[in-house]
Amino acid sequence: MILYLVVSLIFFIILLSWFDLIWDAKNNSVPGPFPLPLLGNALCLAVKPTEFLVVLGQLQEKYGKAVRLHLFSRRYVILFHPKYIEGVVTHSEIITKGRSYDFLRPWLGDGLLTSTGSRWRLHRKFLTPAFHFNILQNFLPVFFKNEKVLIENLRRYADGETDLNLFPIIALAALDNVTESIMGMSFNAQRDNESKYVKAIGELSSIVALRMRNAFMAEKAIFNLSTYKKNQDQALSIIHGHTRKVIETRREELKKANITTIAANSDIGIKNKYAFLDLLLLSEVDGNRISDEMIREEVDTFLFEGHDTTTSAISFILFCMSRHKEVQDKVFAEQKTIFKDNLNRDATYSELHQMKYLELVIKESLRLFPSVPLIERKITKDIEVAGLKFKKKTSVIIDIFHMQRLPEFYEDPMEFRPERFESINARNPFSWLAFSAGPRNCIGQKFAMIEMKVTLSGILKHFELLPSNKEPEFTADLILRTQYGVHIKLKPRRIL
Ligand code: HEM
Repeated sequence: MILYLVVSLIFFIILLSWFDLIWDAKNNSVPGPFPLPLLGNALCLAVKPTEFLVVLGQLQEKYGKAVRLHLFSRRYVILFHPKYIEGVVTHSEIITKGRSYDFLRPWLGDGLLTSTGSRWRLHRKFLTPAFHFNILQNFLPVFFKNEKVLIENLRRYADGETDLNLFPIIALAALDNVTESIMGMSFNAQRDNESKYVKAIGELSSIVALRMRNAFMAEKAIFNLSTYKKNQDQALSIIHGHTRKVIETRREELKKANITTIAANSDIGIKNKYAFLDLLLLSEVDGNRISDEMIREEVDTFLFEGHDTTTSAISFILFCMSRHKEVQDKVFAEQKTIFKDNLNRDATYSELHQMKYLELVIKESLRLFPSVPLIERKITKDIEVAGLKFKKKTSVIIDIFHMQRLPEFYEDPMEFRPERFESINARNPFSWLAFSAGPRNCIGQKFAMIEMKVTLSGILKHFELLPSNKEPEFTADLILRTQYGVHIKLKPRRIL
């Protein structure tokens, strides 16, 4: 009898929660699949990592440019069209990041990427000057130095035959670029990829990626019991330890040199390899110095956000050029015009700006292969945006990947055609969101553009890029990655 009552009670609770889900789905202004008891629509997304983006594309085809889903009892809305996305990314009250960013918190704490509210506003304001072009110019020698090491590393594979997976090689160069410009010190990842620090960064990135894709590992209780948690703790202690040491050492140096304010450090911005760090160490927020732990969170944030994104971008740009010889030839012709007789020298800052066709290639590649394919925001109060009603606690996913392939904005969207960016007038500005837009857009986009131009120009001047037969299979976490890498072949150019 008791067993019968317990089973009936459980059945009744499941039924009630199911009616709740159905009611929620029916009363939502956004269409979507019918929810199952307990699971909601979780089964829709329980697919192999390489099928995840494909499923999102199918949902868009079936339900339209805004789709509602329930993952268990959590409510999600996925947006595919600029008419909705513009309203969300530019809304001053939709600035809180969604649940997927929580997996970064053990590493990045409340850094600029993950924080919200007043902490985010204050830090965004005082970090913005760190990306002024005066400061960015400091980083040029760093980018050129690392580009040369990268060329040497690539030369080993440049026989015109070998299928080369770009991702791991570019990742080390991007890591060197960002550690040296943000921390003012180099870990020489390209030469010493066995270093504990470099390995720890790789380990943490892959654990975060795993938790974003695997619904079980996403649950804290399950993750904490797994060996991944132990590995994460070890990697965190190495990375945080390094960052703290860098901060401590620089603080001591400033103290010895009796530099206590930004004004006193007349060097800031000009030939100061610690420009970013000094800004954090010497700035005051509401009359107080920023704590070392907050500085640590920002340094780790810029390091994370500044290396995986550019790795993905540079790898796909090279991949696109390897498959479009006519585009590659045009980029190379532009390089020859800029460098005249001496292709061996480094570009000046103004010459990097003259690389206009390369810029179109970068934009077109980021359209088809955006480094950040999906963005997530959490709705913190009931709100109406662009005719859609979002209830509090809804997670809004902005699908940049599919939005940038809409035929409505891009004729023959699957074709790689950099020239389409020559005239931006015809396009809706919110139909290209590789760096996002609005208050939470990418603070590092100018930094990224310069770094990408230096690296791509260097590679193009030294090598001809040839296509590989290996097709990339996309997987997506915070970054667009592939299951088995992004492959091309290389051949040395005779001209140098
Ligand atoms: C091709 C390279 C890059 C791409 C495509 C890219 C793209 C993006 C996107 C789409 C966002 C918005 C994320 C969101 O709303 O959740 C973002 C934010 C951010 N990016 Fe980038 N990024 C790139 C390079 C960089 C670099 C080099 C840095 C730093 C050196 C950087 C630092 C950041 C930071 C700190 C944020 C958070 C900004 C905030 O919330 O206020 N990014 N990036």
